[in-house]
Amino acid sequence: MRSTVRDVREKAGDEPITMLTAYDAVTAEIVDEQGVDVILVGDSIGNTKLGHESTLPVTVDEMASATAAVSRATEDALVVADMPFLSYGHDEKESIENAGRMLKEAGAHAVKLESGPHTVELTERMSQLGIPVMAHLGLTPQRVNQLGYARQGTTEEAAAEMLDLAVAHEEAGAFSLVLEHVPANVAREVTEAVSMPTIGIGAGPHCDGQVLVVDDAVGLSSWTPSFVEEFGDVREAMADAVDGYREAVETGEFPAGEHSHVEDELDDIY
Ligand SMILES: Nc1nc(=O)c2c([nH]1)NC[C@@H]1CN(c3ccc(C(=O)N[C@@H](CCC(=O)O)C(=O)O)cc3)CN21
Ligand SMILES: CC(C)C(=O)C(=O)O
Ligand SMILES: [Mg+2]
Repeated sequence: MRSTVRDVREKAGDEPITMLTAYDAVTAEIVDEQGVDVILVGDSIGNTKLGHESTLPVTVDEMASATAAVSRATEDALVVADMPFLSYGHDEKESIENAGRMLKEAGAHAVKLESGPHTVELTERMSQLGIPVMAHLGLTPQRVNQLGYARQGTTEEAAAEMLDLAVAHEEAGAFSLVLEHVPANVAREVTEAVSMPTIGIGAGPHCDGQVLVVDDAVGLSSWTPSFVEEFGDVREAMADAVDGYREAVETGEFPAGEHSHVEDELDDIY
C-alpha cells in the first residue's frame, strides 16, 4: 500500500525510515520494489545525471520531468520532489506555484526545501495549502558558494542555531527533516528535540532514517562523499556489459542467427 506523509511521520522511533534518490522510471521501479519507504527526486540529478558540477543549474522543468517519471513507476513509496535552487524562497507566489507543479503535474506527494530562517514562513504557508514539506538542515548544497561541502553544525553556536531552526520548521508544519553532513551527536540532539522524523545523510546512526544518493549506494558514481557506503558495483557491471557488446559487434559474434530473421518468401528474390 502507498506510504503517506502520515506513515512516515508515525514511523519515527520504530524501524528506521529508508530513503533513496531516483531520477528515472527504471531506478524508481527497482527502489520501490525493494521496499524503500521514500523516494527523493533529488536536485543531485544535476551531478548524477546532467553532468553539472553542482546542483545550482537544475531547473524546475528538469525536476518536474524527472519527478513525473519516478511517480509513474512508483507504487508504494512516498515520492518527494526536491525544489531546485532559486525556485523557492525569494517570492512566495512563485515558490508555491513551483512546488504546486510537483504535486499537480508530476505526481509528487511532498516537496523538500533546503531550509534556513527564510523558509519558516514558506513552510507554514505550503503546509497550510496542502503541500507537505520536508525540511533540510546542515550541509545545504545549494549554498555551496558560501559553505563549500564542509560538515555543518560543528560549533556550539552553529549546533544551537540548527536546533532552533529544526524546532521552528516543525512548528511551521514540516513533516520530516533531512540532516546532511552534521556531527552524529548534534544529529542525535536535533532528533530528540523534534517529534518529526529526522533522516540523516552523513549524520550518524541516531536519526530516525537514512538517505543516500542511489548512484552512490549502488556503486555507479565515479566519485562519492566520504560518508557513502557502496552496496554494489553497478559501474563495473555496466562497463563489463558495454565492453562485451562492443567486442561482440567488432568480432562479428553479434548479431547471431537467433537475433535475426530471414524472410523465406523473399529468398528467391533477394
Ligand atoms: N553523487 C552525489 N552524492 C551526494 O551525496 C551529493 C551529490 N552528489 N550532490 C549534491 C550534494 C553534494 N554533497 C557532498 C559533496 C561533497 C562532500 C564532501 O566531500 N565533503 C568533504 C569536505 C569538503 C569541504 O570541506 O569542502 C568531506 O570530507 O566531508 C559532501 C557532500 C552531497 N550531495
Ligand atoms: C542527498 C539528498 C538529501 C538531496 O538533497 C539530493 O539528493 O539532492
Ligand atoms: Mg538536494
